[in-house]
Amino acid sequence: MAKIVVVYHSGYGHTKVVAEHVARGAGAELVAISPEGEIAEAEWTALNEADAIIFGAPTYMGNVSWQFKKFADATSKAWFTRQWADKVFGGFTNSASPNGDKQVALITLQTLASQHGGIWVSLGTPPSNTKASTSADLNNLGGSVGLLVRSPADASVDEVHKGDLDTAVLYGERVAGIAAKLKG
Ligand SMILES: Cc1cc2nc3c(=O)[nH]c(=O)nc-3n(C[C@H](O)[C@H](O)[C@H](O)COP(=O)(O)O)c2cc1C
Repeated sequence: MAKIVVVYHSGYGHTKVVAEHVARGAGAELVAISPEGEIAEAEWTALNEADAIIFGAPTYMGNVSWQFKKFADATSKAWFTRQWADKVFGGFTNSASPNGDKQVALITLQTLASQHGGIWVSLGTPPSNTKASTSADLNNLGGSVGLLVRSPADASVDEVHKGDLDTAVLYGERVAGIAAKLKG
């Protein structure tokens, strides 16, 4: 079985709920980036040993939170030795607006994976984009590069959209399935 780690930042808990759903689908260990943008030494070891890493961050001001970016910069230590090359990567972001510039944050995550020489996994779930579609439907935000999630500005952490959370579980399963295939 592939070893998978979901490493994420969440300022107010909404992205944490998403991370938990992705991790459930992937059978992954969860690593939370602290409010200071740090993770523990043992968590760096878990990332170094992982077959697949899934990045998660809220979209703040049109990109990943500064805590996630601090973590991303700290991964340069692994970059110098190509320690994460050929690992499988995925990513997700969550924000208040249907668009909200989530795609910019997602591309930041994809670029980070690419800097490391990783193999990026797309979302793989077709969009629900008919007149009848609602936030309870799979991939109702129409992402393709990775997982997009919407938490309206007045939503509690228990109100993250069902369709997005169901999509999160499927995305975790997809990353795990691909990582397992590549591991052989
Ligand atoms: C500093 C800050 C900047 C934000 N910028 C955006 C943004 O650019 N686009 C958007 O749609 N939502 C934005 N939001 C809303 C958050 O993305 C949204 O509340 C999200 O659910 C927060 O996730 P968290 O609870 O894991 O921190 C912003 C929130 C904060 C606190």
